[in-house]
Amino acid sequence: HSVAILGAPFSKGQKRRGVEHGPKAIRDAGLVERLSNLDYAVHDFGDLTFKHLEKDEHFMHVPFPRTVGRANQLLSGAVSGAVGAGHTCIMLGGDHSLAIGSVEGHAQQCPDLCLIWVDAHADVNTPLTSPSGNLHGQSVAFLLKDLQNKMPEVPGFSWMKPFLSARDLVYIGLRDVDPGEHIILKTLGIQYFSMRDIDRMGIQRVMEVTLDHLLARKRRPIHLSFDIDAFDPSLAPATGTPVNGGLTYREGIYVTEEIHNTGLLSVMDVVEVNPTLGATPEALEATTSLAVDVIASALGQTREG
Ligand SMILES: N[C@](CCCC[B-](O)(O)O)(CCN1CCC(O)CC1)C(=O)O
Ligand SMILES: [Mn+2]
Ligand SMILES: [Mn+2]
Ligand SMILES: [Mn+2]
Repeated sequence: HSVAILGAPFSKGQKRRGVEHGPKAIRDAGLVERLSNLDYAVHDFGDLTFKHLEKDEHFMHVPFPRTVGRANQLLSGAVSGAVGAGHTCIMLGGDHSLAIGSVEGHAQQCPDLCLIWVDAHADVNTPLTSPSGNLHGQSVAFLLKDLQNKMPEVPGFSWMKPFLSARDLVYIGLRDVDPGEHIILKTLGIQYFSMRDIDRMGIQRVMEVTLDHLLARKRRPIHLSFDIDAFDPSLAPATGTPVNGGLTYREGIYVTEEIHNTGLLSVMDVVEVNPTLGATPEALEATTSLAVDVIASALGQTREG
């Protein structure tokens, strides 16, 4: 088994500086050692180099569309290459706009992939519904075929077209969904498990229904896009859009254990770790070691030895 680590030091999908330092902070928390101890051949491809484009005017109220689009075009090629070479790929963000390129590149190799989005947020705003304009809150809208007629042509994204069906996506951890996103979730009939659903059903039942929904008809590669802000801010404080009432440590680990046990994990994104937002060194360390723990758990580290 081999794992490719891809660092994506990128922050232009949102406005807060610092999330571009996420990859280094997660590596510094011992990621490579932890994965090597799991008997993986670890190939650290290092960090991608993203060019900041000079002329990159807003599109509507969306900042840096061409820079974000170009970064994702680059990332798409890198993820496609890593998956094509037979690696399980770990993409370290960087903000969540990077999922556009990560999932697109994965789909180039695995067109039948399914997507599990673990996040406090749905990230499914279109430029027309987004309250902030920030592309890290719009990633899923760029992926969904079912939203094609609702998406304007955003400069910088002409290299790709939507490919994902709404039925091939499940959300876990939602607790801060914008009005326009709620309408999209309901209209498209997207399967989601909010924190309320987790309170009612328990994480074991949520994972049972999630994996049945995605895999019962046909087993296929899983893309896990994990936003660290899915966790309760008491566990992952160093992140840009914290929301109270998040996943416990045990819930997050259970999610990744169950995904590992399918044997189908192909690409995992871990995004939105912003080292500059940790109020203390301990807060930063808590956030980065949590990121390493969920990656290790997704790759087979068990609590039972
Ligand atoms: N939905 C938000 C947050 C996106 C977060 C992206 B991430 O990758 O971290 O999941 C806006 C959320 N909300 C808008 C109203 C405010 O009062 C609170 C934040 C948006 O800006 O689209
Ligand atoms: Mn997100
Ligand atoms: Mn989020
Ligand atoms: Mn964020």
